[in-house]
Amino acid sequence: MPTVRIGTRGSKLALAQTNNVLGLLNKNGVAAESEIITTVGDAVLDRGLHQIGGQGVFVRELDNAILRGEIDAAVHSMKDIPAERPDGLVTAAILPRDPPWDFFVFNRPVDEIYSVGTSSTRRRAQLLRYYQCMPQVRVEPLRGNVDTRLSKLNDGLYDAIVLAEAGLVRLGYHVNGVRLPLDMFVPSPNQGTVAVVCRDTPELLEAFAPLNDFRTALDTGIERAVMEQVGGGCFTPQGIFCQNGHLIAEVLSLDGTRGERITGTVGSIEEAREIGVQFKEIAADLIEEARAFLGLKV
Ligand SMILES: NCc1[nH]cc(CCC(=O)O)c1CC(=O)O
Repeated sequence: MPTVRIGTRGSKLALAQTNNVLGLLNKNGVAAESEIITTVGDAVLDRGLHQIGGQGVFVRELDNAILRGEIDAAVHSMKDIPAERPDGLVTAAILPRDPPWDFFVFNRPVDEIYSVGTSSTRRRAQLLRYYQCMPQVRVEPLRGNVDTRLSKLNDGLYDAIVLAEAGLVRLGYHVNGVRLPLDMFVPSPNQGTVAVVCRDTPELLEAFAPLNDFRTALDTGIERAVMEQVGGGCFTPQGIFCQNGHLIAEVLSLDGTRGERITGTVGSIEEAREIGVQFKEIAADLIEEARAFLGLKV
């Protein structure tokens, strides 16, 4: 097979993820190289993600480059991959999950934390709901890649920030902070997981197949199936997390004062869909409220 061309965003995190995949392919004797593609999500940092097309902005341009044949495959943080996928592309491998936790990074004593930076509506609502032990805390918008966010913290623009531990681990960063408990800070669907997408050809599928981790693929597939039924989207404060079949799904109001959750053991994608349908009923008002407030169409 000719050298596999793998597209990647140019952020350090994207490059670390892609280099890891290149290394794994190399170990299996598959020749592969990477090519950097800049996406709208990387270029526009002064607006919330929900204003520039949602999390999907990071993925769409790489999808198009694959479909145009400029590259064969792309490596993504799986949580950035939107529910709607174009025809002709497949998920060729889901890597073993890295730490799924949100990480609370801070530079000062806990009782001196007044501002916490995050642009995620989920993390904001969870902080407001579960950090009532810190009533002085204001949640302030903060976008950008992991380095941008850490340097704004270090510059004193925030007293603390929240980011995915997986990003820190993949970059080899050791920062002062704590893991936020999974049952309160229920992660985004697929957080902590890297996926490879490619054009649907037998050669490419065969090259990537050994990289797939079946347990992670089922857990993340369950999260995605619940997410697709619930609807929501990145404007909704929602967490969906499944570990070895144990599922927690939660939707909060934007201000964290109200919430609904469902927990259970799930053995199949079909079962996940059924739970998603049930939970959609329960969470419908909260989702509608978030949608109306942020002024978005479905
Ligand atoms: N929202 C951007 C994004 N997409 C994936 C990760 C982290 C890595 C992962 O979850 O796989 C991040 C950064 C963050 O949430 O702090």
